[in-house]
Amino acid sequence: MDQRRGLPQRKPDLEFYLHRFFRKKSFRPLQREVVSAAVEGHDVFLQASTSFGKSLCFQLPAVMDTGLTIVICPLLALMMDQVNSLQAIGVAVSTINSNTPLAERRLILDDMLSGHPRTRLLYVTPELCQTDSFRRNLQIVHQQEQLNRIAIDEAHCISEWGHDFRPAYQELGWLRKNLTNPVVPITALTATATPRVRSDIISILGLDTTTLRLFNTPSARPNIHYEVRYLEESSDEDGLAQLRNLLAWLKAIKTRRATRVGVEAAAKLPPISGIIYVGLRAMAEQLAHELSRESSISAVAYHAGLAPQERTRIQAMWTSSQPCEQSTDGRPSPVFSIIVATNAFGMGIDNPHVRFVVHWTPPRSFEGFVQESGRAGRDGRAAASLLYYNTQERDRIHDRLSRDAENVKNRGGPRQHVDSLLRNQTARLESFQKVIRYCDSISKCRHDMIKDLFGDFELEEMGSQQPPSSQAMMESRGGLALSPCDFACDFCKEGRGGLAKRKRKMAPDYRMEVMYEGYD
Ligand SMILES: Nc1ncnc2c1ncn2[C@@H]1O[C@H](COP(=O)(O)OP(=O)(O)OP(=O)(O)O)[C@@H](O)[C@H]1O
Repeated sequence: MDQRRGLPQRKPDLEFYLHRFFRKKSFRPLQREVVSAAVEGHDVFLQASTSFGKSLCFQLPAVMDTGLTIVICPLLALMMDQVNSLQAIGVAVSTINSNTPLAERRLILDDMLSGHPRTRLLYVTPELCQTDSFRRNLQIVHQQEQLNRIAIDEAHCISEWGHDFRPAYQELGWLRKNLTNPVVPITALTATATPRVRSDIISILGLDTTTLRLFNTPSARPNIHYEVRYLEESSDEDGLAQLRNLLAWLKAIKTRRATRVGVEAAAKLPPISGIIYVGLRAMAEQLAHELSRESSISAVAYHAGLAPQERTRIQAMWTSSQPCEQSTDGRPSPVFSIIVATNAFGMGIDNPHVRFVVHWTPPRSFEGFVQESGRAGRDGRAAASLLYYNTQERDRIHDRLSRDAENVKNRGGPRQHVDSLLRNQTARLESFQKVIRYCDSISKCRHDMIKDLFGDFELEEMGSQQPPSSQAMMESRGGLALSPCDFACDFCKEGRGGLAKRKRKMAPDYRMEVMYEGYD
C-alpha cells in the first residue's frame, strides 16, 4: 500500500463528487465502501449482480483526481454505452478501439503522453493491451506518475473456466508485473464468477491478496421472481402448448394491471417490456411473428443475422421510454413490447424497465442465464424470470456439449492449446449441468440455489464485504447470509409439493435423476 502514489491526506467527500459528476442523490448499498477502498489505493475485487452499478465504482474514483484510469472492456457496445454516458455528463473520456480513426487515435495518445492528461478515463480492448506500443505508452504514463488505476470490466473473461473466456484477458497479468514502483492499483469487476474463475482472476492479475478488498452482492437478485416451467414435450412437437402457456401468463399480467389501475388508465400506460431468449435465429423470427398476431403484443426479433443498423434501431426503439411505435392501422396500442432474441442481445443492455425475461429453451450456461435474466428489473422494481424446461431440449444440449468436449480431446495441435480448449469445453459442460440442477431442483429456494451454484457462500467465508441488507440476513447456516426471497420464487411460493406436481408432467426422466441423485 505504501508503495502506491498519491494517497489523499484528508478523507474526500465522496458524496460531493457523486452529486457533482453523476447527479446521483446517494450511493447504493456497498458502492460507497467499494469507492473508498479504490480511493485509498487498494486492489479491489467486486462481484456484484447485474445492474448493481459497478461502473460507478471505478468511474467515480477516476474523476476525483488528476491522472488517468485505464478501463479494459471486452465489447465495443459496452464500451460505447459507458463512453457516451460519461460524455453526456461532461467527463473527459476517450476510447481506442477498432473503430477509432487514426487521427483521433493520435490525438488521444498525445494527450495520454502529455504528462498532464486531460482524459480521466480511457476505454480500451484487452487486445490493445497486448501490443508492445500500447504497453510502452502505459509505462511512460506510469513514469510520469499519471496512471492512477486500471479497471478490468467483465473480469471473468480472464478464466478458461469462465463462460466468456477471451485469451487476450490472460495477458493482462503483464500489468502487475511491469507497472511497479509504485504498483498501479487494479479494480476487477464481474457479475458472474464461480470460485474457480475468481481464483483465476486474482492469481492471473497478480492482485495483492494481503491488502485486496473483496466485495460482493448476492448473485441472485431479490426483486426477481424466479420460476421454472416444466414442459411435456411429447405432446408439443410444434411448440403450440408452450405458446399457449406463455400467452396465458401474459394475459394474467395484463388483467392484473387493468384491475390495479383501471382499464382506461391501463390503456394509457407505456407497454410492458420483456425479453424472450431463444436458441436459434429462425426461432426468434418465428416466435416474434407468432406473438405479433396478438393485438396486445408488439414483438420483434433480434439476432446476429440482422444488419448492424437494424439492430441499433431495434435496440434504441425498445430502450426508449415509449418503446412501441404507435400503431397506424387502428389496432389498439400494445400492452407488451417484446424482443425475441438470441444471446446476441445481452451485455450492455441497460433498459431499466424490463419487467420479464423468458428463456424459451434451457440456456446453455448458468452464468449466461444469470446475466440474461438479470436484464429484468434493473429499476429495482418487481420483475420475473421464467425458464421453460423440457427433457428433450435438455438432452440435446447436453449431448452436444459432451460431444464437443470429446472432439477437443481428440484434436491434434500444441499440447498447451489443446489443454486450454479442453478446460474451456469442460467448463461449458459443467456450466450447463448447473442449469440442469437449477431446473431439476424442486426442494430449494431458487435464490439460494443461484447463490450456491455461484459459490457466494464461499466468498462470504473469504471475508468479502456485502451490502448491509444481506448482512442483516445472517442466520443459521454457520452465520452465512440466506437469501431474502420472500416468496419471490416458485419453490417458496408453491412449495415442494406444488413443484413436484408440475414436474411430474414432464417425460419420465431416469437418466438425469441418476446423474444428479442426492444433489438437493
Ligand atoms: N448510486 C446510484 N444511484 C442511482 N443510479 C445508479 C447509481 N449507481 C448506478 N446507477 C445506475 O444503475 C444503472 C446500472 O449501472 P451499471 O451499468 O454500472 O450496472 P452494472 O453493475 O455494470 O450492471 P451489468 O453487469 O448488468 O452491466 C445505470 O443506469 C447507472 O446509472
